[in-house]
Amino acid sequence: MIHILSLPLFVTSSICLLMSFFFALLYYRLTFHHKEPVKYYFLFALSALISAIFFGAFGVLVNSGENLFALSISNRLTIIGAMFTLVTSLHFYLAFYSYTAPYFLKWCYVICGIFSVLTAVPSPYFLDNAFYATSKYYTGLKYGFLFEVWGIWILVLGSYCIYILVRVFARQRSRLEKSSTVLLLLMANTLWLITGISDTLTGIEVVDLPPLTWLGSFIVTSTIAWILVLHIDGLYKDRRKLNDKLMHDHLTQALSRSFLEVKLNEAIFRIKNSDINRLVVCIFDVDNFKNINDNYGHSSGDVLLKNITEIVKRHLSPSDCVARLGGDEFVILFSDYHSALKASDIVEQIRQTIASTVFKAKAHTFSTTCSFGIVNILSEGDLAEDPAHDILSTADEALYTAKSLGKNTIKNIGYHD
Ligand SMILES: Nc1nc2c(ncn2[C@@H]2O[C@H](COP(=O)(O)OP(=O)(O)OP(=O)(O)O)[C@@H](O)[C@H]2O)c(=O)[nH]1
Repeated sequence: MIHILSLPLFVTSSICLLMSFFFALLYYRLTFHHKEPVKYYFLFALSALISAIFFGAFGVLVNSGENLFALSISNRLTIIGAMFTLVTSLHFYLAFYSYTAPYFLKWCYVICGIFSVLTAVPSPYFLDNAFYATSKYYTGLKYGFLFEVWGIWILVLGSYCIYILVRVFARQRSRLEKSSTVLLLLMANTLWLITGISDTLTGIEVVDLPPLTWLGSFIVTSTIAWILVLHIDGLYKDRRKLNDKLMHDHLTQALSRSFLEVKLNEAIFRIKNSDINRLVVCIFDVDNFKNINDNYGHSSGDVLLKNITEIVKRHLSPSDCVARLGGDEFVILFSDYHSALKASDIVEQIRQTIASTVFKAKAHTFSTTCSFGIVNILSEGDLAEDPAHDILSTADEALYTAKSLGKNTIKNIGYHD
């Protein structure tokens, strides 16, 4: 019959094992597929694996009763696990919070390695096999004087973790950054240290429970996991922001010139690869925009550009889009077959709406008009060698004609008119 107290330990161990697998996979994908090695994912995978062994060993310990062999093995594993959980956590904090790892960090691993060998081999100076009864459980080990040195070593390591976290906490506070996760880590590490000391001093006699450090280790491991999840969220948020910046013109929120090229090339690809061929591209430009800037100020000109974009968007269906080429020049793309059929009517409605709108900016009210050049692509045969560039320059020529015809007008041409 499995001891009820060991169940949370086995559950925690399984969760740690899963987390370790997940982060090892993430590290592998980032390093080998995206050439973007993120060291702390590897550290966390390692730390979670050690924690899984650590918690699993605790579970075995609780169930081992008077089986000296099981007690000895599980207790030795928990000691090794506890030690490496601390040193990998320390390494993680240094890497994640951008502190240069001190030279002695690699020696910490070496010292932990030496203590692990000492832990693995029964000896009267460090850990001997013996029935050493606590109030209820048996540790299966008898501690020698060198074990006290190990206790001091763990104390130093744990204190250094806390020192680094205090520095991170102070740095985040001074920059007015959110510091709740660091605070949680700080508490978990302090708890770990207190429970670790009490376990060491009392031979796990404080309560009739498995060693108390498992609780601290669990909080440390889960908080680190939580920080990494937040970190992944942050990376995606940054990427979305960057995409948004690349896709949209910051003033008008129309599509950017570069994203227009992507959309136009997609539309051209569809024309080449589908039986239903129709694409309408319209370039338009505000008439005498320079006068609006000169008469009402540059910021009024900005407001006008934003309002015109909104008017255009209101007339378009979701499959169409408007992009700003620069200055007061815009492009509308009708790439859906049905909206392309109605493109001329829609552009006429846009022209009329703009011409009849009274725009307001600051204390000024004014009217304006736009000129439009439309080009219709009806078949694959209309596409030149460099179709995107060719379509835009043909639409630009149509716009130029519309301007020369007296402005506030539309020049609609077939591709090879
Ligand atoms: N307010 C504002 N003005 C801009 C911006 N970018 C360019 N401009 C101005 O837009 C004006 C563009 O004028 P043009 O298109 O060359 O000429 P126009 O006065 O519109 O005359 P036509 O095009 O012939 O009707 C210039 O005065 C630029 O300084 C911007 O982001 N905001």
